[in-house]
Amino acid sequence: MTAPVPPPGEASVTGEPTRRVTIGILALQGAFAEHSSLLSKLGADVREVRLPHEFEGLDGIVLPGGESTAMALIGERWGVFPRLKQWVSEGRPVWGTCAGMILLSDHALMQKKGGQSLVGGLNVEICRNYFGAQTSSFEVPLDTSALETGSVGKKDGGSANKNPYPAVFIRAPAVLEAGPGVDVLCKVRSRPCNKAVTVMKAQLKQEEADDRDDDTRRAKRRRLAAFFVEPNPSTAAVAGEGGGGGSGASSGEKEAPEVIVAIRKGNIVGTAFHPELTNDSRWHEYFVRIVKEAVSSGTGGVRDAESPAKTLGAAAAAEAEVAVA
Ligand SMILES: NC(=O)CC[C@H](N)C(=O)O
Repeated sequence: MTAPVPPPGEASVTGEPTRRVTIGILALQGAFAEHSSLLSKLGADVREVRLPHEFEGLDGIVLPGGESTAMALIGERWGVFPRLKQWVSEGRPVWGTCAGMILLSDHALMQKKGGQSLVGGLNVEICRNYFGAQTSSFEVPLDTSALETGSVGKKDGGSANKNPYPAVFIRAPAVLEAGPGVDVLCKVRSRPCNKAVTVMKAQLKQEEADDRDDDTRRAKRRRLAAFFVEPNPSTAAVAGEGGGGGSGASSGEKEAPEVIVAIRKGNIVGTAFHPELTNDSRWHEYFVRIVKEAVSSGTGGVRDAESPAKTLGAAAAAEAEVAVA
């Protein structure tokens, strides 16, 4: 007896999709060409996407690094943002790198004056340019064992950093708080840049002025205060304007706070760094795997029943919209 042949795009008997997956790269601005070439090498059909109708037939989408404010302006003007929001709300695979991760966050600090549109979908609070300006760009070895184990802290076999990933950070954001259901994949130790400190301190002040003194608020204040560790003058900064380093940081950097730089929620992945600027294709392989699994299972992914206001606190939601220079 022969096994039934599943319809195109559905699971074969081995669980693999019966066709190549098609991945779109949002090509409004930024480093989209580099993503294309890596994904093509991995056997995906790759298409540049600039307009809403170009989402037709895609299995996954990459939002590249670049300038999130420019992408937001063009994306709104060309009608691609509403389509992206729909895509995300359907739980379909999407990966944002650097500016792309900013666009996928529900709340972003350090927005340009006047604010900027976000696609949203990840119930996280992010800080744009956390590590500083372009001149504070850096590369750091990242422990990527969570790509196998699911999230930081769930290590099996202690394979941490045996084969660290060379992560390139350019005017990168950091995740300050990850809401329920968000898996943390990678962290680095680094203090926020001076501008980020100013913005975060202002936020803490507002938090402290808030009469409501419940557990959520107290936790938020503690979390914010932990970012303002005074640098140890005897140690040199190694990563970003505020200094820091990867999970392999030397002893003197221990006092810098840990920030989250890679996350996943269902089929949504966010990385603060630029995997398209290295020859190491582990992150692209990871995303292709997610896309293939979504195609095979025909699932859209995890839906978040919690509203952003519930997960991060209504005050946080309001404050995140305060525009800064
Ligand atoms: N390399 C990048 O993608 C930088 C992102 C940029 N800081 C922004 O806010 O959009």
